[in-house]
Amino acid sequence: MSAEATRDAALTAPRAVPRVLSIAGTDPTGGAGIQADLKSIAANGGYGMAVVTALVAQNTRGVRSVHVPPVAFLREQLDAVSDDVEIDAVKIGMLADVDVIAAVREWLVRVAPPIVVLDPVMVATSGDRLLRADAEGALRELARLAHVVTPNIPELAILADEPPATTWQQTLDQAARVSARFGVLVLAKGGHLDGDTAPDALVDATGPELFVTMYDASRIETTNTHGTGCSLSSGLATRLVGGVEPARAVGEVKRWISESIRGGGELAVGGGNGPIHHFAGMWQRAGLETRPTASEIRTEWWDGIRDVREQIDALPFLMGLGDGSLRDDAFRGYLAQDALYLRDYARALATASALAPTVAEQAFWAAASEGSITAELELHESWLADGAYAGTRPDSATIGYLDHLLARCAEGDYDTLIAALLPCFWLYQDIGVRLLPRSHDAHPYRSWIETYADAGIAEMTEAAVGFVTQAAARADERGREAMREAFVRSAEHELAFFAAPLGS
Ligand SMILES: Nc1ncnc2c1ncn2[C@@H]1O[C@H](COP(=O)(O)OP(=O)(O)O)[C@@H](O)[C@H]1O
Ligand SMILES: Cc1ncc(COP(=O)(O)OP(=O)(O)O)c(N)n1
Repeated sequence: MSAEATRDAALTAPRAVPRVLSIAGTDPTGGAGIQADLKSIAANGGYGMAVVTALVAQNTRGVRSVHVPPVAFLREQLDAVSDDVEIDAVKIGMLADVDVIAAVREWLVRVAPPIVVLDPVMVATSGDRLLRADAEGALRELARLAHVVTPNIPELAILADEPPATTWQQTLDQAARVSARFGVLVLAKGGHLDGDTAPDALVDATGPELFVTMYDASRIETTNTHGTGCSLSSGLATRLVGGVEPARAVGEVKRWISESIRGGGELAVGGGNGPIHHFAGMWQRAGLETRPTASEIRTEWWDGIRDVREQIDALPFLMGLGDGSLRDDAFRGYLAQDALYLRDYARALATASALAPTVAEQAFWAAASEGSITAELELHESWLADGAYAGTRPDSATIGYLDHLLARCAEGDYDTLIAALLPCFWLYQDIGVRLLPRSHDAHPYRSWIETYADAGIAEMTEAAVGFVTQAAARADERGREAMREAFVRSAEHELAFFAAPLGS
C-alpha cells in the first residue's frame, strides 16, 4: 500500500484528545476568561476543563465587580479535577490576589502538569484591574513554574519590573530578559503596538543561546478583540500537547487567532469591545453538518452485519476450519470455488481502480486486484495442483456473489462498487485474526489462517475500510444508503459462500 493510502487510512483513526484545564476568572458575556478558554480549547482540538479563581461581573464595556471565593474552595476545585482526570496541559489566567496565587502554586508543584501556559492577566483592556497590585511579585515568581508565559506589552513590563516597551525591538529585548530570568519561554505579543501589523515572537533565552521565532500578521481593523489574550494562551496550551514543538504550536495558534479576530465581526455581542469568533474558521471549513463521520460509519456498518458475522462463525464449515476437523474434500471444494471467485473479484477491483477519484485510491485498488490474481494462482499451485478440481463450475453461491459485484461494476458507480468489495477484505481479515490463536504446527489449515491473519492483510483492510467509509461520509444520504446496501448484500453473499461447501 502506498504511503499516501496509509496516511489516508490513518486519518480515520480516532485521535487522542488533549485534556486541558483552564484556571481563570469568569466573563458572563463569554468573550474572555474561562468561558473564552473553553471555546478556545475546543476550537483547537482539546477537551476543556475549568477551575474558577474569581467571579467577575463584566461585559464587553468593562468590569463592574470582582468576587474572589474562599481560597479553600479553589483548592477543592483543583483537587477535584486532578484527583480524577489526567491533565495534559494547564492554562492559567486571572489569579486576582496573593492567596489565589499561593494555592495555585502549591497545586502546580504537587501535581506537576506536563504543560503549563501562564497568561499573566493583570489589567483588562477596559483598564480595570484583575490582579491586585500587591500580587505582582508573587505572579512573577509563579512564572518560574510555567513552560510558556504570554504577556501583552504592559504585562511584560511588569514581569520584567521595567517600564513598558514602546517599540517592537524593545519588546523583544525585554522578553529575552524575562525568559532568562525566570527560565521560561516568552510569547511576546505586539497587539498593543501601533502600526499595520500585529507581530508576536516566541523568545527563548533559557539557555546559552537566544532563539527568537517571529510571527507576522496584519493588524485587523476591528473592535472585536475582547479576550484575545485568554484565547491565544489556552489555544496554545492545547496545541502544545503531545510534544509539539513550541514554535510550531505558536504558528498554528497565531493563524487561528487571526481568523477568529477577523470572524468576530459576524457576532453581535455587546456594545463595547466585542468578542472574537472562536469557531469562525471551523464552521466555515466544516459547516454545521450532522452527517455521520467515517469512523461512525465504520462502527455502524460493522455492527449492522453482526448477525451475518455470527451466522458465519456458527457454520460447520467455519467451526471445522477453526479446530482443523473440516474434511479435506470440503476445504478443497471451497478453494476451487474461491479461485473462480477471485478471478472476477480481481476484475471488479480493477474496475474500482479505473473509476477511482484519486491517485492513492487508483493505486490501492490496482494493487489489490493484482494481489487477488496472485492469490488465485497460489491456490492452484498449493492446494489444487493435483487437478482434481480442474473444470469446476461456479456453484450458485459463487454465481450469486459475482453477479452482485459485476452488476455494481456495470453501473459504474465508484462508491457502491467499493462498498460491495469491502466485506471480502474485512470479514476474511477478521476471521483470520480470530482463528489464529487456534492454529498450531500440525493444524491442517494453518497456512490459510496465517494468510488472513497477516499484518499486510490487516494494513490493506484498514486502507480499504478507510477509503470506503470516507467515501460514504462524503456521499449524500441516498448515496450512503446505496453503499450500505451494497456492503450488506456482499456480507450476505460471504455467508452463502462459506455455507455452500457443506450445504448448510
Ligand atoms: N487587531 C488585531 N489584529 C490582529 N491580531 C491581533 C489584534 N489584536 C490582537 N491581536 C493578536 O491577538 C493575540 C493577543 O494579543 P493581545 O491583544 O496583545 O493580548 P491581550 O489580550 O493579552 O492584551 C496576539 O497574537 C496579537 O498579536
Ligand atoms: C476573567 C477575565 N480574565 C481575563 C481578562 C482579560 O482578557 P484578555 O484576553 O487579556 O483581553 P481583554 O478582555 O483585556 O481584551 C478578562 N477580561 N476577564
